[in-house]
Amino acid sequence: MTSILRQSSSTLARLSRSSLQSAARSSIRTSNHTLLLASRISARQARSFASNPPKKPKKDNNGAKEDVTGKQASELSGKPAPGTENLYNGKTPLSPQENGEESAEPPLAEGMTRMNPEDQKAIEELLDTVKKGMPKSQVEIIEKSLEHMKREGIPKELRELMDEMRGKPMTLSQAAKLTRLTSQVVWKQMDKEMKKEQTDFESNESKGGESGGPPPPGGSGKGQKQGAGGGFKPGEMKIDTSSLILSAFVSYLLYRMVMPGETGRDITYQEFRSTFFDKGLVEKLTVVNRDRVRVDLHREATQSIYPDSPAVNPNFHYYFSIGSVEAFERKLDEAQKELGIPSSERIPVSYATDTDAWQFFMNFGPTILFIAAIFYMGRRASSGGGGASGVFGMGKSRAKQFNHETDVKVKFKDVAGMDEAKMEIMEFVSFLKTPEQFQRLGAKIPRGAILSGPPGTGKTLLAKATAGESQVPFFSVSGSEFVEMFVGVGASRVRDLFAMARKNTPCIIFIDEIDAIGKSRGKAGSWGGGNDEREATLNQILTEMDGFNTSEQVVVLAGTNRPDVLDKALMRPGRFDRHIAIDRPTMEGRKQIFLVHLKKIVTHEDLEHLTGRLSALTPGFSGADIANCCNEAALIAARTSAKSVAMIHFEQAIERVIGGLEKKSLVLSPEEKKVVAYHEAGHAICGWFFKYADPLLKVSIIPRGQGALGYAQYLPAGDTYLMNVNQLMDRMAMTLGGRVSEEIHFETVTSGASDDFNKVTRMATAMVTKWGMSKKLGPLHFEDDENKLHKPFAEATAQTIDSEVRRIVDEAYKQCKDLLTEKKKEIGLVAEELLSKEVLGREDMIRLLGKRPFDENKDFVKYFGGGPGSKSAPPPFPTENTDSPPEAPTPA
Ligand SMILES: Nc1ncnc2c1ncn2[C@@H]1O[C@H](COP(=O)(O)OP(=O)(O)OP(=O)(O)O)[C@@H](O)[C@H]1O
Repeated sequence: MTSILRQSSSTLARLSRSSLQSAARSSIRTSNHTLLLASRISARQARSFASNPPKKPKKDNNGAKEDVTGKQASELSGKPAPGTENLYNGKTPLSPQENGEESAEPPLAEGMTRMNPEDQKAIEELLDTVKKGMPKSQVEIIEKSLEHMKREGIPKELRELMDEMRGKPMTLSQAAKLTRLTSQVVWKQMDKEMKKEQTDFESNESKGGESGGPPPPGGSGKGQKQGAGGGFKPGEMKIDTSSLILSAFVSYLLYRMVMPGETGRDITYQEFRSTFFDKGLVEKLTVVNRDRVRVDLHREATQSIYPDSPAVNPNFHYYFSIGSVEAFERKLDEAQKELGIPSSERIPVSYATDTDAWQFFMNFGPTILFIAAIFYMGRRASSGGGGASGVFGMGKSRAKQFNHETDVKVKFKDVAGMDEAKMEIMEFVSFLKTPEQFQRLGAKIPRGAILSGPPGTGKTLLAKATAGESQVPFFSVSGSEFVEMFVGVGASRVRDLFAMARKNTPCIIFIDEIDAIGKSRGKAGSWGGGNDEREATLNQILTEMDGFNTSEQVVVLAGTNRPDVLDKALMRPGRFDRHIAIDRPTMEGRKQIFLVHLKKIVTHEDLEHLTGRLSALTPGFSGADIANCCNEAALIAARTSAKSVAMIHFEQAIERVIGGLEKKSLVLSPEEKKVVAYHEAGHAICGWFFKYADPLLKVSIIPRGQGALGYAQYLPAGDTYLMNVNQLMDRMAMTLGGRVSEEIHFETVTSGASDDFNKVTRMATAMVTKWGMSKKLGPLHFEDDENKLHKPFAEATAQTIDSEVRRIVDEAYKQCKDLLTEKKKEIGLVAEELLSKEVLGREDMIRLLGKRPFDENKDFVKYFGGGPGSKSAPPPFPTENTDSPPEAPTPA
């Protein structure tokens, strides 16, 4: 082993490299850590050597004698190359036995040679450094292996090989031999340890049998023995990729550290002749691979002529290229003749085929590294879960798993205002909790349910609550996460997801936005061809759902905003058996949802009144909107350093959610402001004096959101599901109020009513084509499909539709104009007040116009007709963010 430390630096690097190769090869066969150890130890030796070169051993300190190579080196080198004095001393120690010393050590096996204390110290130092970055288990193995080497020595053959390699490039056959020898050491060591374990185990067993006592706690004698941790544990010796890469890295660093800058240099034939050949410095020439010639120089002579040349380094060679061997021989012959060298003293020429291991590594290294990197990344990506995985784990499911004990805390009580949906889904809970109850009566277990509804209505929340109630794991994934650029990835992810779910039964899978993959296959193909990837994914889901056997308690819930586009195959019984529609909450529902979210808010308002008023103000709000409002109110209150969140904060929050931020920075000219004020006053007067219009809550001329210069807010008469012709006509007339007011009060009109016209036209068109409210066209429904190029009615019908729409709008316009002409003075009052105050509330309107001459809605009176709450700033109509009244809802 001393010889390892004393070798030339390049040999050391090769040694560590070869050991690594050995470890790598063995890993494929044996998964054995100890093989890696050889690499680490040789690496450690080299590192210690490089950073702390061993002192030149005192002659005969250990009785060492020079070996042949050492002699040659010392003969040749009058003075060693600078910086290499300690590297090439060529000493090989003898074992103590050879030295004639008495040794207390056990005798070595045949063919082994012992490490001397100097070697051991160097290795221990090296190991101390390497151990710092290693897992404990590996450190243990390394220490044990070192102990083993101290005890048992290393094969003589290995040492001889190292000596042989000194100062020369390592050939492939040497690398192979080195691998074989290091492997042998490891195998022997393992074999011995295993035998020892076996013997210990047997003796333990027999002792246990004799004593007749109870077996020790923790299992068998073997287990106990292993647990005691005394032995070398072959089972632990698993080589892993990271260790391999670590070793490669260490070896590479070592190589960089100890390798001399150059081992060879290319020169031209002319340089060769003039610099070396003509001066008689050439000792030998070797034709390598028939195209290059390696020049061996007389080192001493070279040094005396060129003391600074790298050629004084015994490991250094010059090379020059040749066209053909014959031509080279001819040229050399001529050159020698020219110099008059007699044939007996001619320079010897030998021929070699060089497959230098390093050359080999240099050629194939990048490829090997690349493959190793892919392998490593592939393993990393696919680690941490079962199931199929593709390249870099692409085929793995992206589903998030929520642990029922820790993560899924949502219960049904947290989901407010959807009692019917909860009832439906409750059945899944009882199935997951007590499946026997269903199976006993021969009932088939429902596979899954589609939860459909507008965004933010609580579909995900309901699915989570189902998991929370039934206390089972919950896998949540979005449909779009299955979609990838590569065909087959989606299907693979579906397989992986279901495989994962089956391992965790009973459980719930929730696929959000299932329309991303579950779109009807026929429909998707009608424009621009089908989508193979999406279809493959969908097919895989269908197959997986079919594949459940009835006892598998995996429930699949899916959420979508577009149930109409889903493939029929998904909806058939046996797949998504249930279709649960979740609509926007009703007034009562909103109250409940407010109550849920107000739990976290600090407020001193009367909860009953607060929730009632807020829910009356928020028709059309989804659960998510309500949650957002509560949070927004708390933020507003915090911004004003309020102690608790008050009604006014909630109302401002609602206003902000609907209308967007107030744009105080947008400054209108006085003329524009006047137009806006009269426009808004027109709407306000219509809302006040038309019986079926919605009562006004607030009107403002502060610009808000996107492009709304004014803002009129109305409170609808509760949740409206049906609208009659009177209501529609009043609403249309009110919508036109802005423009009519402009016409009455100014010489010209502005572009501000564009959105109003859009709404009025759409309402009138719906009345004619969908709701059968035109006597001329009768009770017909004309499909309005934008994808169809042809209208589904005759040209004459189209003309009738146009004329009927025009008639209705004209009627609304007349109705509006009549009213506003009559109330011209009131418009002026409201507009001027608006110009001075910018915002008018309901109280201002009563003050200016008197009480509204119609009966008010019950809820309106309850929450806005007086009392403390009504004094605060009235909030906007939720579906409205411009200056015109809302559109009619589609009658059920
Ligand atoms: N019924 C409800 N009760 C209480 N909170 C609700 C309710 N509905 C919605 N929310 C609130 O809205 C948030 C969003 O809801 P969720 O994500 O379940 O909507 P979704 O219907 O799945 O929306 P999307 O269709 O956009 O996926 C919830 O986290 C919750 O705070």
